[in-house]
Amino acid sequence: MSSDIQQRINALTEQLHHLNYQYYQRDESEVSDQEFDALLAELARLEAEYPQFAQPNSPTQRVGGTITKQFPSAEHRYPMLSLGNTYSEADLREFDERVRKGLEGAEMQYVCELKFDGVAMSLSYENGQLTQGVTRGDSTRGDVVTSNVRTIRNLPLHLRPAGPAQPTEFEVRGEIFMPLPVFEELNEEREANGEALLANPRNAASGALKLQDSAQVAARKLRFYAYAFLMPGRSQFATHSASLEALSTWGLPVSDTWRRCATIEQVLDFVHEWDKKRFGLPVATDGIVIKVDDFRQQELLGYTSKSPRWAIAYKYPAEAGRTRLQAIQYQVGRTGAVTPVALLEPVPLAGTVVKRASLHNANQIAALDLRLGDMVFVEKGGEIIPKITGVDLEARPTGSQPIVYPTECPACGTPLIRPEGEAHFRCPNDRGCPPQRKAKLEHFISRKALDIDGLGAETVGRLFDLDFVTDAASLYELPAKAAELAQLERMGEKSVQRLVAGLEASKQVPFDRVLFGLGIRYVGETVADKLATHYRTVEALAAATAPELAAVPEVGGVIAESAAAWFQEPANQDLLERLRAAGVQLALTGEAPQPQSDRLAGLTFVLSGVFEQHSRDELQHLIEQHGGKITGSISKKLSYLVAGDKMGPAKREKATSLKVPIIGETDLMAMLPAASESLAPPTSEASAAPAHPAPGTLTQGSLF
Ligand SMILES: NC(=O)c1ccc[n+]([C@@H]2O[C@H](COP(=O)([O-])OP(=O)(O)OC[C@H]3O[C@@H](n4cnc5c(N)ncnc54)[C@H](O)[C@@H]3O)[C@@H](O)[C@H]2O)c1
Ligand SMILES: [Zn+2]
Repeated sequence: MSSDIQQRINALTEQLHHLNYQYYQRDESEVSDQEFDALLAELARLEAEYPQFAQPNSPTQRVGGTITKQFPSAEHRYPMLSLGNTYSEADLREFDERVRKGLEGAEMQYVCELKFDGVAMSLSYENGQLTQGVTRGDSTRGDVVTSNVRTIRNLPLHLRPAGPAQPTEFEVRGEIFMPLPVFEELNEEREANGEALLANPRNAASGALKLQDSAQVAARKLRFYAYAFLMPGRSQFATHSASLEALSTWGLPVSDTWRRCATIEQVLDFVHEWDKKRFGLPVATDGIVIKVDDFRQQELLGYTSKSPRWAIAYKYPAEAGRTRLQAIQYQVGRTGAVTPVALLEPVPLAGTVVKRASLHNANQIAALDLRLGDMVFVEKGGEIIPKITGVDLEARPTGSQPIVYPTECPACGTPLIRPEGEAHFRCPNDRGCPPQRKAKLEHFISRKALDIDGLGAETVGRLFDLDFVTDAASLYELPAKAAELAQLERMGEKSVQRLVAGLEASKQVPFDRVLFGLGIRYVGETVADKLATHYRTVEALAAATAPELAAVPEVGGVIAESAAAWFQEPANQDLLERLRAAGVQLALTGEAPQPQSDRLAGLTFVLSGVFEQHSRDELQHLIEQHGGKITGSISKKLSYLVAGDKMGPAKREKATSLKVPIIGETDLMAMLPAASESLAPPTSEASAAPAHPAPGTLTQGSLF
């Protein structure tokens, strides 16, 4: 008996450590939050009953996150704890009783706030200036991500000197999140690029904050809501609510959804009120946070090792429904990935009517043992796309057969393949498969690519179906068919004129957007921009080998392989020729930056680790400005490995064994002509950069 319990405790401990690691380090949720919390609650119960088996580092005793190796870390002045949580109203009443007992019946108030589902952030302000942003980390130390935080548009870098006096130094805590429309757009883009979708906005925000290049972080359009104020010594405010009001006056974004509540009944009213209303907010929420308002009363109640005793989170359970699976549709995307989509009898769920659910891939269909006509359970929680969580076996129609995943492309009949390590089946017929070709055209004309005025996704699809266009280059033959086009229903002369003008104008669209529009797998907007800036012409780009491409910042090995393979294809070379003949931009115009010297001519460099005085982009730029070359991998021919902080040991070993000299940032700078040390690379916008970066601030990329 007792050894069974010990085993269960050990198994739970191990599983929870693993889930924590996936969640905090890799931004992946293998189970729903509700399942996670149930496991954690079970472990806490067992440990309370059998303390002799509890492990000292148990997930019940510690805040889940850790610091990463990618950023400098800093100690929190006040530990950043977690929140006790519950899914039940009965627990909220118990919390209220505990609080009132702890305060010996003294008069008290609560503040109810929405629980925003993002990443907790501690911000330091000194003399009204933002000086530092640190993640929660392991609750005592977190990652310093100040330059990433500075990209958050609704976060003031300087406070307004209005309202109550500001202490010289104070800390603001709040949640960094990705607004829902941004999240949806990002996922659409990922889908179009054939990349894995992000499960929820929390993971997306957390992942964005861990990026090394602030310019990329800025593109993720993160936002911030403040929910706590801390200052050294006794707070200048008597209550939490007074501090929230002050933060607002100083210009910090505080969501105006919070409310003071005098009784637990009022708290429950708030909980019920927001149960559905929260789906109308542009930010993901997963519950309500209830806090004792008075700071002295908070102090009296104190803390456990993991969370304050004066606050609790009520989490809304994921909304679940039961409905019938009517059919499965297999969609073929731009890159040939086949995605099964469940078509459901419409069912109301979490504020919307759900008719479709994602099924991810063949594995999931098999794991669920889905059959057509099954009654299935659908859930819509933190995940935006509803998912099927199980089958009601009791209600299974007799004689139903397991779903057989197609072995051939539903659109073109080509046998599907499943590349090793990938979850999706793909149709390899990328040039013949109609939905793939159509999606490529849609991508080419889309807003971020050629943005052709007078031509939308629907029209281009129709023109494709009617054989007016076959690929991107054929669009430019449309003016010659103007008369025929004008005969089409819903077209007319005016629309044709506009389309012709739009095509003409698209010939001025710069090369980087054309490159993005080509729809090379993994070459998204940012990568296209980096490649175009680096190589300037399509010839130079097409001539680059995969390892050379991989050395361009932001371009990893997978992207490089994919791009190099694309340019090798004769059919793609032909497409480029036809685009060129049509007059589309296949090179950047304007002056290329002139080299400053040839001091490093003939030398090759690998940059690795984090550098102190310059970002990696800046160092790369300097090397190239002086005639040197950057490559991606360490070989015998490499001239220098430039090592920064936290370079992996494998790189060091390899360089040593191949006798490649390892130098530091200062050695590299010493190799350059003296004046260049003050050279400002074009990427760092001197005007937007903080005048006095705080110590520990990363100097990376551009800030805007
Ligand atoms: N699915 C998984 O595999 C998995 C794994 C680990 C953790 N989790 C989830 O994460 C939770 C644990 O994470 P946690 O410790 O960050 O706790 P939490 O996210 O449940 O609550 C604490 C956090 O709430 C946030 N918050 C949002 N609005 C707030 C407000 N108005 N006031 C105060 N805080 C506010 C803060 O970021 C704070 O750090 C678990 O309960 C579980 O649901 C899931
Ligand atoms: Zn196909």
